[in-house]
Amino acid sequence: MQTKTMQTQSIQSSGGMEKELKSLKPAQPIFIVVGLVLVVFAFCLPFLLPGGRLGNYYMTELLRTTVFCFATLGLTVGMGYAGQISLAQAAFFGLGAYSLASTTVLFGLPYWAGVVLALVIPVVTGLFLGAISLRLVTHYLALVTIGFQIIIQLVLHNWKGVTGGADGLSSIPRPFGIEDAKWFYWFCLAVLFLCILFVYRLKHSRLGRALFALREDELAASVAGVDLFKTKMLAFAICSTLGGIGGALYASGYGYISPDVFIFEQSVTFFAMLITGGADSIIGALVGTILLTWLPEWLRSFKEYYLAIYGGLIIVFLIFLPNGIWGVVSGLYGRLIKKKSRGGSPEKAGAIKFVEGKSLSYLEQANAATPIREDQVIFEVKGLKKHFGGVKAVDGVNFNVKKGDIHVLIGPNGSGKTTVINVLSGIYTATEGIVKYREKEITNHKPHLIVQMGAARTFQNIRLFPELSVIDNVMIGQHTRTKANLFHVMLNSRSAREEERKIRARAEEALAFVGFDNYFEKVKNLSYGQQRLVEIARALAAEPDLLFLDEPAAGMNPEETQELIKLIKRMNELGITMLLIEHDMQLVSQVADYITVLDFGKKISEGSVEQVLNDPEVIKAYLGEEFVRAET
Ligand SMILES: Nc1ncnc2c1ncn2[C@@H]1O[C@H](COP(=O)(O)OP(=O)(O)OP(=O)(O)O)[C@@H](O)[C@H]1O
Repeated sequence: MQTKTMQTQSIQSSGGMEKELKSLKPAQPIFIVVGLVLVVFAFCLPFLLPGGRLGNYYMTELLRTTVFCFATLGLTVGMGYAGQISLAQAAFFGLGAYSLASTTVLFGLPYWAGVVLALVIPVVTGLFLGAISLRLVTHYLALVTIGFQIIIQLVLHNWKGVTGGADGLSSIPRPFGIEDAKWFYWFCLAVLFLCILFVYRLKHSRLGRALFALREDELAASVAGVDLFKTKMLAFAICSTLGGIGGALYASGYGYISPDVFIFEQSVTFFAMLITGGADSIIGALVGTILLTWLPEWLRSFKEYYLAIYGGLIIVFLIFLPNGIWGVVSGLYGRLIKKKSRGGSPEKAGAIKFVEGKSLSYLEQANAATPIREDQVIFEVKGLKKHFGGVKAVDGVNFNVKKGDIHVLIGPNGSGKTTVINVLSGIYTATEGIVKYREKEITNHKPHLIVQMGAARTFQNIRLFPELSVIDNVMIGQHTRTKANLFHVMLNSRSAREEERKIRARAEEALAFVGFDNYFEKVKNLSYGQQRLVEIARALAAEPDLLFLDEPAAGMNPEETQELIKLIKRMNELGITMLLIEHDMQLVSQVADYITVLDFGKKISEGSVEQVLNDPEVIKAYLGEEFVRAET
C-alpha cells in the first residue's frame, strides 16, 4: 500500500523567484571597457598608420591580423569551449578562401554566391570531420585533424581545374562598394565584431554550457542530459564556419591565394595563437592572434635568429602561462575582486551545511500534477545481464521500483550494484534483459534520453565539471528541460533570454534546496561533501521523478551522513522516487522502503528493511554476524 503523500509547501511565484536572482557572473566592467577601447582603437588604426608604401604594408598586415582572428575565434569555440583539439584550422580557412575564389574567378558566379559557398563548404566538411572523429579524444583527435589538414593541402595543390594548383588564383574580387583597402578592413572588423558577439552569447547560453560540459567530462555531460553527438557536431560546425569566413575575407582582401598559406604550419600557428592568448576566452584569442601575427615582424631585426626567438617565446608562453596571457590577467583581476568583496579573506571551502525548509517549487508543481497511484511500478528490470568478457557483473537480475519509494540496492563489493545503475542510466549497454521506465522500454537508450524522460543520477566518485562554477554546473542539469537553439542564441531572442532566466532560477532553487549558496566558486575548489551537494543539485535541476544515487554517503562523516539522510527524505517528500546504492546500513535502515540484495551479480534477497536484515542469506553474504549482534 502506498502510504506516502507529497508535502505541498508554499509554491513561490515566478515573480518572487526573479527578484531573488543573482547575476550569473560577477560584473566585470573592466573587460567591457578593455573590449570597447580595443574596438575603437582597431577602427582608428588605418588613420594612425604611417603613409606611403609602408602604409600599404601595414594595412595588409592589419587585414591579415583581422582575418586570422576569425580562425582563432573558431578554435575558441571548438577547442577552448568544447575541448575538441583541432590542428586543421588552416584547412577550413583554405576551404573558405578557395570556395569564394573558385566560384567567383573560375566559374564567374556573383560575389555573394561565393560567400554562401564559403560558409556552406567549410560547415559541411567540418560536420564530416566531426562525425568521423566522434569517439576520439585528445591526441587521437589531433592526429585525425592533422590527416585531414594534409588531405586538404593535397587537394588544393592537385585539383588544378578548381583550385588553380600551385599557381593559385588571382583577381579575387571584393564586395561591391567596399573595394578600397580601408573600407574593406572596416567591413572585416564589422563582421568580426558580429562573430565575437555570437561567440560571447554562445558562451552564456545553454548550448555554450553544453560545450563546456563536453570539454570537462563527457560522461558527466551525457548523464546531465547533453547529447554528445549533437554538441560535438555543433562545436566542429562553428569552428569550421568561423575559419571559413576568415578564409573568404582573406581571399577577398589579398586578391590572390595559393596553397602554401593553408598548410599544417599555419594550423599550428593558429593553435599557438589560441593557447598563448587563453584558450577559452574571446579576448585571449584576439590577444594571441595579434601578438603572434606581429611578433615575427617585430623580431625581424634579429635577422636569422628571429625564428628561433619566435619559437622559444611560444614555448615559454605555453610552459609558464598554461591559461594564456588573458588567463593570467583575468585570474589576477578575479583575485583582486574577491579580496575586495570579502575583506581580504577568500572564503574557504569548509564543512557542508544543509538548510531545511527550502522547497523546489518546480518539482512540487510537476509532481502534484501526477499523483502517486497505489503500488504503481515506475521502473522494471527483467532478466538484466551485463557481462564484461568472462566477468558476469550482473547476471539475470529482476526487480521493480515502486513510485514514491526509496529502493536501496545493497551487497558486497563487486556484487554488481554500480553496474546495474550504469546500465539503467544508459552508460553501459545491457548484455541481455529489459528495462522499462514508466511502462516504456528504455533498454540501451542513450544517457541524455533517459534524463530527458525524468531519471537523473549521481556517481559514487562524484563527476562534476571542475573548472566551471557551482551555478554553471547546476544550470547544465536543466539542459534537457530547455530548448534554445543556435538561432535563438545568435539573435538573443526574447524566448532565449526568458529561458535563460528560468534555468538560473531553477538552478538557484536546487542549490538552495541542498543548502548551498556559494554560486561562483569553481567546483574544483570545493570540499568533497560540498561537491556531493552540487552533484545532487545538478540532478535535481534535471527535474527528475526518479533519482539514482550511487553511494551518496561515501566519504562523509557521521554528522554529514545524518544531514544527508534528512536531504534524501526531503527529496522523497517532493515525490522523487529513488534507487539508491549504499553500504552505510545506518542510512539504509533509516531511509529504505524496500531493499534488493545482490551478490556475485545475482539477486539473493529482497523485501522490507526488517525482512532483508533478518534474512540468513544476506547475513551470511553481506552483513555478517557482528552486524546482527550489534543491532540486537
Ligand atoms: N567497465 C568494466 N569492465 C570490466 N569489469 C567491470 C567493469 N565495471 C565493473 N566491472 C566488474 O564488475 C563487477 C561488479 O562491479 P560493480 O562496480 O558493479 O560492483 P559494486 O557492487 O558496485 O561494487 P562496490 O560496492 O565496490 O562499488 C566487478 O567484478 C567489477 O570488477
